[in-house]
Amino acid sequence: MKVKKQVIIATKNKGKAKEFEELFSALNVETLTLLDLDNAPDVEETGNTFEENATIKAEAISNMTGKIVIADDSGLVIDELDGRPGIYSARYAGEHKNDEENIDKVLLEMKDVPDKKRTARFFCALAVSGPNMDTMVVTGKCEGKILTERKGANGFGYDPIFFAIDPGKPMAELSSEEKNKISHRAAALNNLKPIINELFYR
Ligand SMILES: O=P(O)(O)OP(=O)(O)OP(=O)(O)OC[C@H]1O[C@@H](n2cnc3c(O)ncnc32)[C@H](O)[C@@H]1O
Ligand SMILES: [Mg+2]
Repeated sequence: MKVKKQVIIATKNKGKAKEFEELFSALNVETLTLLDLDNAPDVEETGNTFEENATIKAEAISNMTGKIVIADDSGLVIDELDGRPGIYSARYAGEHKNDEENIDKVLLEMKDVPDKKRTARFFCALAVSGPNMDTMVVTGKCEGKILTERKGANGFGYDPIFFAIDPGKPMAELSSEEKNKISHRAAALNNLKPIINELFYR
């Protein structure tokens, strides 16, 4: 019997977990996340960049499990807000991490900003860490604009207020298949593909 390859994703975010499951199933790899483990720690994100935070999360969980682990640190970068919410995307409206409150805060801050100044991008850093390797980081992004109100019911996080330039639609109106073609997460994972197979034979 062929054993399916498995990888641990160091996330507690259900939206990310679902996307990784979909993205990796196309590569015939099964994903486990911290939501599947009983007492996974909350790793503090003390870095100053997405890359640093992804590294911190991947190394913490890899050290704990002794396995190869991938961590995702991502967020929304808005030009008019000097890059905010950026690495603070999850806790923009407070440490309790509420997507709806985060969106409300962004909409309020962007209230009087004209269309051509509403440019933004989703950014994703993926770090891979394992027992016999140096941690490796790849990144991906997805360009867009901040909508003036919520649109669509798909996706998670800030998707309802993000208009994706490619394919020219609100992110939350894309099916998961469509989002997985153009997202920052898919772009980053694509940069990991050259080494994915190699990872399983370390
Ligand atoms: O750290 P983990 O456990 O992975 O989960 P998290 O939700 O705290 O994840 P981050 O620290 O990376 O913060 C990411 C933030 O950016 C948002 N975000 C990331 N990717 C997104 C996407 O594809 N669509 C919408 N929002 C996204 C997400 O909702 C969070 O608020
Ligand atoms: Mg986090």
